[in-house]
Amino acid sequence: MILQVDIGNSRIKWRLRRQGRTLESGVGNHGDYQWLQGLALQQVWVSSVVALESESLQAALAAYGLPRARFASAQASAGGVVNGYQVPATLGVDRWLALLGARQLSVGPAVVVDAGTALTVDLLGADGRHRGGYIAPGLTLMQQSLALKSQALAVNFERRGRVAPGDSSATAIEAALVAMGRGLIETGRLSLSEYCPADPVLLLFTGGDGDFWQRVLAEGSSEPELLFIGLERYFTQGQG
Ligand SMILES: Nc1ncnc2c1ncn2[C@@H]1O[C@H](COP(=O)(O)OP(=O)(O)O)[C@@H](O)[C@H]1O
Ligand SMILES: CC(C)(COP(=O)(O)O)[C@@H](O)C(=O)NCCC(=O)O
Ligand SMILES: [K+]
Repeated sequence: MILQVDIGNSRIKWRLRRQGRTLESGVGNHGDYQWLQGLALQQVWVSSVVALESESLQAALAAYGLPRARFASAQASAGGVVNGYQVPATLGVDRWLALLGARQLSVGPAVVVDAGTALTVDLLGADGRHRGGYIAPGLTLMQQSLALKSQALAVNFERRGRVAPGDSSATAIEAALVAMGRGLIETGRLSLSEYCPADPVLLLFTGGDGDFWQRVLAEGSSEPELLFIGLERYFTQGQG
């Protein structure tokens, strides 16, 4: 059995795989590894963007007598994808794996939206070249930043995805955040289409708010497992 783990800045996602099938999956908090207890594992494959949490996972695996984790990292090129960063290793591994996953799903141009703690938008050309990307605060982080400096703005909103001008603090904030996120994703699509004007661009959404942004854009596809598809590719192509 292979354990695949995605350590993000907010949460830890995992799934257990055997012969290309998912047997179990879960979501947990940083520092909580009780769910490891009793698992029978051959390998542990990890994407982590939180160095301290990588160490905690490694320690928990050792404590439960489980195999050591192997950590993916961003490569200059692999799986038909060429990393567009000046220093490829500095691209977040989660973004790299999502790009590998996207290439598995489609060979056309794609905009990969990973809506987690941060909202990242990465451009992938039909030739497999990563044409760079964008990093913005995610939905929750944007909301928190307003609440941090103004008590009047510490209001929850419903996340209905509306952009019509608000008639209350909650709807005004939601409309603005939706407009900003939508604008960023559309800017990404526009930049990418300059490389391939004739091809339709596929929007792929993943991360905790992936469904939300897919509904806002009302096109493309929500792929909650995109990072794991890339992680599996990473460790089965002999580059791990
Ligand atoms: N049950 C949940 N707990 C926490 N965040 C959630 C939950 N459901 C949706 N979200 C949204 O998902 C975002 C985190 O997405 P996630 O992909 O888990 O982040 P990361 O990969 O950075 O850990 C949060 O900012 C929040 O808006
Ligand atoms: C941009 C990120 C913080 C996103 O993390 P997440 O929201 O998924 O927790 C992560 O991909 C990261 O730490 N990247 C390294 C810097 C970069 O990609 O340029
Ligand atoms: K992200």
